[in-house]
Parts: sequence; C-alpha cells; structure tokens
Amino acid sequence: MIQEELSKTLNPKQVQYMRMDLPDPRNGEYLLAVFHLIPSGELNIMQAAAEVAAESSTGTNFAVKTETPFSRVMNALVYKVDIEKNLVWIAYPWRLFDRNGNVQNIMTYIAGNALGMKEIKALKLLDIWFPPSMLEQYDGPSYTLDDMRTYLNVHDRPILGTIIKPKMGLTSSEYAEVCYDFWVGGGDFVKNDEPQADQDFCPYDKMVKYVKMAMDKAVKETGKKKVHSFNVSSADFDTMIERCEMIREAGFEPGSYAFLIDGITAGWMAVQTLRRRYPDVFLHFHRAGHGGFTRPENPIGFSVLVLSKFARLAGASGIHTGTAGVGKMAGSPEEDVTAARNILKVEGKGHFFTQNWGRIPPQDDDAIKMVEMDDAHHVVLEDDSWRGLKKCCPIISGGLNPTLLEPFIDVMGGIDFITTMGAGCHAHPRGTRAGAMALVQACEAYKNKIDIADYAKDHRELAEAIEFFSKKKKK
Ligand SMILES: O=C(COP(=O)(O)O)[C@H](O)[C@H](O)COP(=O)(O)O
Ligand SMILES: [Mg+2]
Repeated sequence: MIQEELSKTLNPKQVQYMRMDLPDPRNGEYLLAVFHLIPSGELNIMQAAAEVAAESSTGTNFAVKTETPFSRVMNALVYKVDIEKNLVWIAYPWRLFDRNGNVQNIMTYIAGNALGMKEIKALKLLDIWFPPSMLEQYDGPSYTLDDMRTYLNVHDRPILGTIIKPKMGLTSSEYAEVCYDFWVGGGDFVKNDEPQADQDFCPYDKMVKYVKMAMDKAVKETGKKKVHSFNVSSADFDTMIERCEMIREAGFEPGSYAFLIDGITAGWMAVQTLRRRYPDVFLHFHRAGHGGFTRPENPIGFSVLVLSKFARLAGASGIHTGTAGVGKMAGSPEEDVTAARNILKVEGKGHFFTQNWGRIPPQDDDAIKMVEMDDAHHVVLEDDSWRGLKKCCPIISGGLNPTLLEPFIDVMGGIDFITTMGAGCHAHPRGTRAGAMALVQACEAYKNKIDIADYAKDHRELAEAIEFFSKKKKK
C-alpha cells in the first residue's frame, strides 16, 4: 500500500523509469541489478530509484524533448522495491551496452554518474544478474586454475604462493633471490606486489631476467614446476604490451608465467585487453583500491560479489576475493565466500540472484546436471557440450600465514583457490625458505587431517611458524 501511495508521487519523467508490473525480468532482455538506496533530501525511495534508473541508463535530471519512442525502450526500469530494507531492483535492457563484450561500458552506466547523484545518500550495487544471451558476447576466462593445476601437477590442495616483501625496495637480484628461496622451500607461485613496476632501483627488465634464472634453478633443484605472476600494469597500452612481450621473450615456459593487472586502478580496458591478447596466459586481477567501493561502511559503491562477477565476465583467470575475515583486510565471511563461490561455479547463489554462467538457458532439469563436486571440491562439468563462462579462481591473500590455511579452507569449504602469503612467509624467524616450508607443512597436515600443533612436533619450520604467528607479532 505504501508503495502504491509513493508511486503516485512520481513525476511524468520518473514514471517512464518505473515498471512495477514488468512481467518477466528474466526474459533475457535485461541485466538485473539490486541496489541499497537511501534517498537524500526531499525524495522518497520510489522517486530516488526512478532518478537512479534514469541517470544510469538513458536519462538526466529532466525529461528532455529529444526522446524518441525507441530511446524510451532503452530506459532502465525499476521493477521491485523493498521499502523496509531500502532495496531497489532495476532492469537494464542489455542492448544499451557496447557490443562485443565490454565490462568497462556496463560499469560506466550502472556504477557511473549514479554514484555521484545529489538525490542519494546511499547507493550500493549489491548483486547483478546477466542473462544467458548477454553472456554470449563476453569473453569470460580463458586460461583457468585447472590449466595452472595441470601445469604444476597440483590437484589435491590449494596452490601455495607468496608475494615478495618488502613490498618495494629490493633490487632486481635481491627480489629474484627471495623468489628462489620460496620456490625451493616448496612453494608453487610467486607474485609481484601490486605496486611493482619499473622503479629505478629495480629495473623491470632485470627483474624479469633474474626471476627466470631463479625459476630455472629452483625447478632444476626441486624437480617441480613453478609459476611467477608479473605485474604488467603500466602508464599506457604500449608499455603494458611491451612488458608482456618482454616476459614472453625471456624464455619462460608457457604456463610458468602469469600477468598481474591492477584491475581497479588500470581499469577494465586493461583487463580485457590482456584477456584478448593473451588467452594462453593466467590473468591475475589484483583489486587494490576496491575498498573505496566495496567496504560495508561505505554507503556508495558496489559489493565484492559484484566486482568478482564482473571480473569473471571480463575474463580474469583469478581475482582476489578476500580472506573472509581470517586475514588482515576487512571482509565478511558471507560476502567473501559468496563471491569466491560465484566465480568458481557453474551456478552461483548470490545475495539476491542465482547466476547460471551457461550461455544457453537450460531447457529442463537434466540440462543443469552439469555441476558436480568431486572429493577434492573441484567443480566438474558432466557434459562437454555445455557452453558457458569458465571458472575464475579466488586468490586469497592479505595477512595470512601458515597457521591460517586450514581455518580459511574450512570457511571456504574447498581447496579451489590460490593463496599468497607475504609476511606470512617472509616474517618466519628463519626467513623465506623456512616460511615456505612451514606453509607446505601446514598444507600436508590439512591433507592428512592432522592438527597442525601435532604435525609441528616433528616439523620444525611449522613449529616455529606457530610459535611466531600465534604471538601475533607485528614486527
Ligand atoms: O600484498 C598483499 C598481501 O600481503 P601480506 O600477505 O603480507 O598481507 C596483497 O596486496 C593483499 O592481500 C591485497 O588484499 P586482497 O587480497 O584482500 O585484495
Ligand atoms: Mg600486495
């Protein structure tokens, strides 16, 4: 009733952006979005919702005389409102968006000007749903976690990684030596930290060259494959591609290198460029800066779930999804785990929508029989003919250490992720190699279902890590 009353307050322009009787929002013509919205000033929630739909699709603050019957067909439509919870559902005709799959363009619409409108005090995009017909036009991931597992021959545990610390300040050769220590300690994966670029004290070309030498040596000594994720974020397109090509020409085996992109600061265009240019490379989306949009106490922005879903749509092989409150960064178990599962699975249950990542709408129940979980919690597809967006891998990082591996696996409910522990390895009392060994031992304890404290009795590095990290030392 209140809703009906409020509907009567809409002006003629606002009415054009409201369709509470939209018969079937999931008919394939719309991208659906749920926002938390608190109006500011005089507007009620229905009026503010209509203003948001207008600004984020075809409209502006006044009805304009240049509208055409067709331009009205492209209006976003508010189709549901929960007045008690301040939630609004908006359907965006997906023909509005740039053709040929462009996540940057969608974000410009639905998380663009609307976030800065005077009419809102809070506007947070909480969940989104893509129709199968729209998924047809987007790349989705190419090189996946499963490809990395095959390369590393690691199938029954998370991929164990690190970020070299100090964050910056090591020279190229010092950097590579730390990589080597981690790899010979048993780790699989090393990534550049997100600000690593071409600093004067650590030239990029030398860093690449020395990492290759360190990797070759570690592979020879351990008999195991290793992976390094290089930050290719740059000032401009040409420099980014130059860095990618430099890595490809340095003699690395395919599979042994990944490209890391600072997806928020470099932008979706950089992410999608890398996906399209290098489909044979693991594309690592680092999300530094996302907190400005995603933190729960920030009323304006979008959720971790939304960011992660867009990363899968854009074709990232993996994106950081947070430690679910286990590590140093803010994040809730519900939000982070929901995001991680949504990007991994064929069908993901979000906060409001269940997203099937298939490109063909399932015709009947049998068609959905494609999701199965095997013992190791991998998602496997039963039917090879299924077409859809491949999995995007959660990357779990930030304040983790070997003692937190099992708690995180428990919260996550599976092992399909890459973990990168920076301080968690390099702060080990006997250094990086011992830190990597402690991480491997913590993982062995998990695999053998042995409590880490018991396992540590005859595993010195793990015992030292437990002693050190349980004191929560900050230095
Ligand atoms: O360098 C680190 C972690 O280092 P350390 O292991 O020393 O804390 C990463 O940039 C953060 O994890 C990013 O956060 P998120 O993964 O939440 O995006
Ligand atoms: Mg970092």
